[in-house]
Amino acid sequence: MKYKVGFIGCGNMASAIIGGLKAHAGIDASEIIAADASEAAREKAKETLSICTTASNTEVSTQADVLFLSVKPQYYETVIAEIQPTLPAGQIIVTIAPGKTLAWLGERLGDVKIVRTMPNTPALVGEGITGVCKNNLVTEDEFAYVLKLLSSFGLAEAIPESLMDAVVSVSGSSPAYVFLFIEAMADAAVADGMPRAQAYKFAAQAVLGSAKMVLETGKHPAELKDMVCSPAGTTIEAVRVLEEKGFRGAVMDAMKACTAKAKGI
Ligand SMILES: NC(=O)C1=CN([C@@H]2O[C@H](COP(=O)(O)OP(=O)(O)OC[C@H]3O[C@@H](n4cnc5c(N)ncnc54)[C@H](O)[C@@H]3O)[C@@H](O)[C@H]2O)C=CC1
Ligand SMILES: O=C(O)[C@@H]1CCC=N1
Repeated sequence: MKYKVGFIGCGNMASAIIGGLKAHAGIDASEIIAADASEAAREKAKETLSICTTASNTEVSTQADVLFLSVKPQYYETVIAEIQPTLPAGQIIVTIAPGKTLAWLGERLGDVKIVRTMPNTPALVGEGITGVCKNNLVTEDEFAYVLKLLSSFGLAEAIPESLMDAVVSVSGSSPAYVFLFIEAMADAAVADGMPRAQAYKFAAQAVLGSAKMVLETGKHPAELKDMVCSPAGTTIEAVRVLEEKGFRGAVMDAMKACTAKAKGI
């Protein structure tokens, strides 16, 4: 096989992954090939990532040691039908779509090595987190190699396949909820008179710093929340209103809907 890593579909997620592979996994641009149906996507990938691109999915499927299926889930069926007869022996297929189980994939791909993953867009800035599971044809060494590739754009953790729909909700989709939260906080700061650009910076840095506190102190989020809430202070007033408005319930309901959708895709 001529390329270490291949991609079918070179949009947002594939570009984020390729950025990590080049920067942190010791994979050179010349060792990566991507196919995309859109000429604009191919041109963008060639210009911004300096990788080899093609309109032919089978040119990629026949030549990559590790093959990412990075099209939207609704295209999986047709893309798999197109490439399945061409797959070389020993190749590892990596999927990044929600809802496509190892059983579903195995029925269509046959007896091939499959690693099922769920990444997220913070991969673009090297701060992704990816849930990963495999079928029984992938050896432990091969799995470790794929985990190393996925660690080039953030954290990558093996999880049981039964948790993959929960991963979609808690990290695959959750950047969107966090962006809504940041946007809402910034809008409120603008309402209080802060210039908009500054408001995004303050809101985003507060989210970044809070996330770091959870990860680095090991303290329970409730304890960290209590540390901010001075008696008769400002924060507890905001917390009271958030509780009144059902903030936590809304987040949990939203995530239940997300998980349910992931199961049904
Ligand atoms: N965007 C996100 O936050 C995340 C996306 N994912 C998954 O990653 C996968 C890709 O999503 P995005 O990168 O966001 O989508 P995207 O739309 O940015 O990229 C998909 C690319 O596939 C190309 N494409 C469509 N049909 C094709 C075909 N038959 N052959 C070759 N190329 C074809 C499109 O032209 C497009 O450039 C999806 O399965 C999505 O569910 C997973 C985690 C997070
Ligand atoms: O919205 C979606 O379906 C994809 C999967 C996880 C994030 N984006």
